Amino acid sequence: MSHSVFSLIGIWDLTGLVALILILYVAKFYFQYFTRSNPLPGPLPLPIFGNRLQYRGHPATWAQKLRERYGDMCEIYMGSERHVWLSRSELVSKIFSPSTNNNFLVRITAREGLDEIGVTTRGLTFNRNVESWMYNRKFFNQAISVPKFLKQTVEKTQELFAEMESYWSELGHNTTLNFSEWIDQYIMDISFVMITNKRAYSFVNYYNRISKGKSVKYPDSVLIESEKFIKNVHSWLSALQFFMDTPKFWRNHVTNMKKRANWLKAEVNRLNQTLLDIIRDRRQEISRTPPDVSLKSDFLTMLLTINTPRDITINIADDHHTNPMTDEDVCGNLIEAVVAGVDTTASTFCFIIYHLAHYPEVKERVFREINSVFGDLNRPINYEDLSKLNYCEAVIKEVSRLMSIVPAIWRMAIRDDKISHHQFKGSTQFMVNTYAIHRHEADWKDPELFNPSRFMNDSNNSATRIHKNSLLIFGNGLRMCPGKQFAMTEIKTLMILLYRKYDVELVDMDAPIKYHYSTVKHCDDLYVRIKPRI
Ligand code: HEM
Repeated sequence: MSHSVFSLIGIWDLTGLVALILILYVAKFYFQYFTRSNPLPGPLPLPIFGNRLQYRGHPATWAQKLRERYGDMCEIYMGSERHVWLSRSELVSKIFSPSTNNNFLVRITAREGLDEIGVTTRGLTFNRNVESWMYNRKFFNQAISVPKFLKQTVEKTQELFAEMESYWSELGHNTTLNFSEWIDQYIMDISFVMITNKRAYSFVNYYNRISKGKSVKYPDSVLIESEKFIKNVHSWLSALQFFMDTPKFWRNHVTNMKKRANWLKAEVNRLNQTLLDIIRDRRQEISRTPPDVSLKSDFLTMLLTINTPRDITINIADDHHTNPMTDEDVCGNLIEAVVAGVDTTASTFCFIIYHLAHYPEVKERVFREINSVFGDLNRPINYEDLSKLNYCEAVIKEVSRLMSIVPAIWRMAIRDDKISHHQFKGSTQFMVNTYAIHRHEADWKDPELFNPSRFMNDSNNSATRIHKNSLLIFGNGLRMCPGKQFAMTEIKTLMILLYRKYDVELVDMDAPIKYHYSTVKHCDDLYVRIKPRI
């Protein structure tokens, strides 16, 4: 039958028919594109791919080019989905409004890939259910920023630094260290211990690997388990990226993609199971602890005791949020607390090291400020000390402004809305172009200049005041980063620990800063020598 159809139509007729269908499809695509409602400037999309092929895995460079060519508000297409990029502080005021009626409380449009790995109905970052997000957010936010937790962060940062210092000293002060790798592992350790009150032994494993035979005091079995755990956390992050970007058809039908999808899903399940086991053990520990013995104040214990008779988070719950958290709720929050804070905090710190090495006058001022607060090198650091480090804070802000660790912040319009006279349909995906906003001439004098002093200016002076929404290191509004204070506490404490005793020299002062983008900008291969200052 098919043979007779072929012979009737003829091979050339068939080719012609396919070509005609393609031409009609392309014509229809561009007709719809050129007659679309409320058009914005932007690069011409291709059918099926949209502008995806122009994106080369470097969001900040791309975003900056888009702004230069198409202005402060433009549109691109990822496949068939329209993304509106906003590159000026005054355009994002609705998005970051602190009102609970904010129309941009959802981060991302519906993606079945993210549904498949279970991140759109729990936790925070990709949770699309506003009720569930609010419930989790309330507890996450407060547990991670209560003074008790932040004070303990200062203590743990010091304790673990002392251990890391002992490994550096074993290696010798003339040894070249890949600082970005050390700091990645170290921040992972701090985060894990603060979130779960358990060690991850991440930098211990790293030291074991690079020191070739100089052993450490921990049993092998513990270190092997920890190594597996850290790898599992990294594959969870890869799963996020993969399931967000890879269409269902490819995941289900292209052999290699299918294999990868199955492997990543198994990794996601494994991490969930490991954390659920930790949660179950901690629940038992809490129930075994007599009422007159106080519980630990780590993030996990706080989440588990909310709205229970052992609640250690006084004043967190309210009349609308009266349920204790289920193991699944807690698990979703734990994963995010571990993964969202490691690359961001570690890379910020590495970029600080790089900038201070290149700006000796800024480093001198950092030394002077630290010396003035800590005459005694060995005095333990208190949480209260951190508020005295105004210049160090200005350095953190200025480095973060220029480096824009999170180069774009995703938010979605829930209902139809208007931004600057443009009407948008509900479910439009917005991208806040932090990289361009951090360098916009309208808000920043000499935007390309590294000048921490711009943050030391009098905030009452309108000429030097930092404009609203022009600095979005941690985002803004109700969905801004809940880990801001935790991250700032870690970074400031680490700055003091390092610079009050050491000077950090770059091995190659001519090498440009190296980084790649995963979910955020990640600093790579920062080779340094750490020399005692006195
Ligand atoms: C220097 C370090 C950090 C930077 C630069 C950073 C930056 C950001 C930014 C820009 C956002 C998006 C905010 C918005 O949409 O307005 C965000 C969200 C988030 N961050 Fe961070 N972050 C850092 C550290 C941390 C830490 C330490 C944690 C947790 C322990 C954390 C947990 C989260 C979570 C859970 C979200 C999603 C919040 C939501 O959707 O409600 N971050 N962060």
